[in-house]
Amino acid sequence: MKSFPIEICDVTLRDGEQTPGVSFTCKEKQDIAQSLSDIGIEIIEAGFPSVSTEEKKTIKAIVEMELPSRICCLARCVQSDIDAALDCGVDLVSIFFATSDLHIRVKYHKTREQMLDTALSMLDYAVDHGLSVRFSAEDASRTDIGFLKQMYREGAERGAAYSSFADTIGCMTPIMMYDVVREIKKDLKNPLCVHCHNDLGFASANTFTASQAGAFQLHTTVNGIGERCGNASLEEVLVALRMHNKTDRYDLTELTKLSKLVEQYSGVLVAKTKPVVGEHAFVHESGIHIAALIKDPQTYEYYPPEMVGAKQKLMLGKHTGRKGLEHILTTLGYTCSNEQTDEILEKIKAAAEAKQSITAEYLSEIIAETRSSAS
Ligand SMILES: CC(=O)SCCNC(=O)CCNC(=O)[C@H](O)C(C)(C)COP(=O)(O)OP(=O)(O)OC[C@H]1O[C@@H](n2cnc3c(N)ncnc32)[C@H](O)[C@@H]1OP(=O)(O)O
Ligand SMILES: O=C(O)CCC(=O)C(=O)O
Repeated sequence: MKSFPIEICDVTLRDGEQTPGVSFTCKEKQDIAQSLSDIGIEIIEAGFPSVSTEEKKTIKAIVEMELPSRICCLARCVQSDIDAALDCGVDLVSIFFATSDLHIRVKYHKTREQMLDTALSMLDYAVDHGLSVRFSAEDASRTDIGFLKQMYREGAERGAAYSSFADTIGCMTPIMMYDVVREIKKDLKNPLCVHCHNDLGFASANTFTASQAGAFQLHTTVNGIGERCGNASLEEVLVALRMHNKTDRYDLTELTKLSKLVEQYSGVLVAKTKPVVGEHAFVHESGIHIAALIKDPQTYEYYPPEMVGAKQKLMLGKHTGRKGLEHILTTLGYTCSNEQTDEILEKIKAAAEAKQSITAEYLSEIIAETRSSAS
């Protein structure tokens, strides 16, 4: 298995905050930044300074934390945006412009060349003022590849530290992503970044696939929050990198805690079935699964829950089998005869079919009732 060099730029505090209705306080952004840094994330995109005076102050406050992670912010091709980035003291600025003909026509009312000229002059301005620049193509996935390559080539010649490819509307599939990254990489002179949205549910897959095709900087958000259907999820991308790219420098044991923190601060609830951090990621009810899991967890868990700071949980319900029930009864300290166990199992299934959840209290009631009817 070949390992690909990568770094993570987590954009929870910028694109993640663009989730409709979400606004982090300065303290919340600092807590999230601290946690991202503790995990070992190389770059934290702290915000977009032009959004408001408070946003700018918050970005400065994050810079002042002097975390080991580098701090990045977003800027349009507008001098006041670059000045704001300079004022914040960030390590990296993402100067972006939409490169697709559709966006150029609808939003800017300019030609490709005029827009590229403006972007390059802002790049010059930022570089001349000592900023490290990510030269970013918004809506890159719907952009003419020749124009995209021209933008990246001229950007690199003028000192851009990175070129960035955004699948802004999340329209790509993993194979499309692989092909386009390979094509761009043929003559790219600086490292490539990818920024994937999740409108088809492929954001994490596209991000991981882009890394296999040679992209270096991968953009993520905690819990995959972000515009519309969100961005590539930090947890999913890091676990995929650990399992399939031997990337072992991140402290994944912090992921569950960070996920809960972002869920609380953003108010965006994590789906129970969400990979890695969803409430059900390591919960098992099915009899056949539990019977095997108690012998060897690898039978139905791809990686150990402890790897991401979580724990395995066994549940009782309609799909419970005898071995699972016996195991749970023993763990809880109950001793039941074979007949009692059969009867308890029947009662559990019937209750679950009537949509009763089988809590510890309910189980103890069933056990007491079964024992008393037998005596
Ligand atoms: C793909 C992305 O995620 S890009 C980031 C998107 N994020 C956001 O928009 C969230 C933060 N945005 C905001 O707070 C506000 O939109 C601000 C402060 C940036 C701008 O506010 P306003 O000045 O009121 O402009 P408004 O939002 O109405 O329109 C956006 C303007 O930016 C222009 N613009 C958009 N992208 C760029 C760019 N990359 N370079 C230069 N100008 C741009 C638009 O053409 C439009 O200009 P116009 O007013 O001449 O039509
Ligand atoms: O590439 C960037 O820095 C920002 C682009 C972005 O947020 C997007 O296109 O969705």
